[in-house]
Amino acid sequence: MDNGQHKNEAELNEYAIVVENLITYFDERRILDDINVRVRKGEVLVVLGGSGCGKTTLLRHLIGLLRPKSGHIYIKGQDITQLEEEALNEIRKKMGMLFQGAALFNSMTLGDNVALPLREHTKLAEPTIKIMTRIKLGLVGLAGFGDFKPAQLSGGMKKRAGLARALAMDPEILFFDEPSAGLDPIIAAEIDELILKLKRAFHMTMVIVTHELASAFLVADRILMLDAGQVIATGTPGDLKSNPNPRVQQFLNREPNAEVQDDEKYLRLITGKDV
Ligand SMILES: Nc1ncnc2c1ncn2[C@@H]1O[C@H](COP(=O)(O)OP(=O)(O)OP(=O)(O)O)[C@@H](O)[C@H]1O
Repeated sequence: MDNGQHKNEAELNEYAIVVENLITYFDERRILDDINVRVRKGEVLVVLGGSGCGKTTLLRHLIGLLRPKSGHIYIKGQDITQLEEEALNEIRKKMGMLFQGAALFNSMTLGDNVALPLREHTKLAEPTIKIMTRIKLGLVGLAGFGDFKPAQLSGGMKKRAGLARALAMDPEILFFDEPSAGLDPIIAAEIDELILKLKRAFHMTMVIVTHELASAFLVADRILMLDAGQVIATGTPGDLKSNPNPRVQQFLNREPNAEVQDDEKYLRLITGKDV
């Protein structure tokens, strides 16, 4: 390691992301509890886990939106937990992010939404930006929709437009927060196909947060499973299926928590009253 801020050359070449001993609190609650994970260049890592286990919080740390209480996050060898905002912004230019709600600007056309990062972060001439925008929209199957406003699109199309914008700067790492949330199964499968297409075509490093099992098993090279802020399993989809941890198997088999199966007990739990 070089002055505590960089990983050594060999690790830098192999891994796009290295997370070491990441601990985070919200108020008194420990939300991420000693997370360690390495994402190889070109690898698709899916972060899987139930509601509230800390998936989105982990993602927000990886893109530098949150700072941990302790631990390190090396992106391309640089510890982003130690960086000032300006240096962080430089690194973020190499990252694309597809947020849950696609986060498009409703007042702008799709073309302008996709062009936005190029206009903000590059000095490219407008005709070049127009061409690049068209290429990105074509890549996600939205060729010809550049003049549409987000309100004129279906949920799946909005997600794809958000993806086109995430791809605008040709990122080396792409982050997805629940890419299929709120979509019907057929449209969700189209998004999975798109992810696979990007993986094949560009060999891009991707981190995908989801609780959709089918999607996770389809797109992942490796899966990281979180439970109550801790990593309870990592491995290939095959490794996960044969993992003996009962919590892993409970999640994979979609078994409810035993205590919630008792309706009366559950009502007492949420109302605080006897029923
Ligand atoms: N800004 C915040 N302030 C306080 N607590 C928070 C904040 N953001 C998240 N939490 C809490 O941290 C825990 C982890 O939340 P997180 O959103 O990371 O979970 P998740 O696994 O992504 O869940 P979901 O699948 O429901 O989106 C939850 O208990 C949540 O209530």
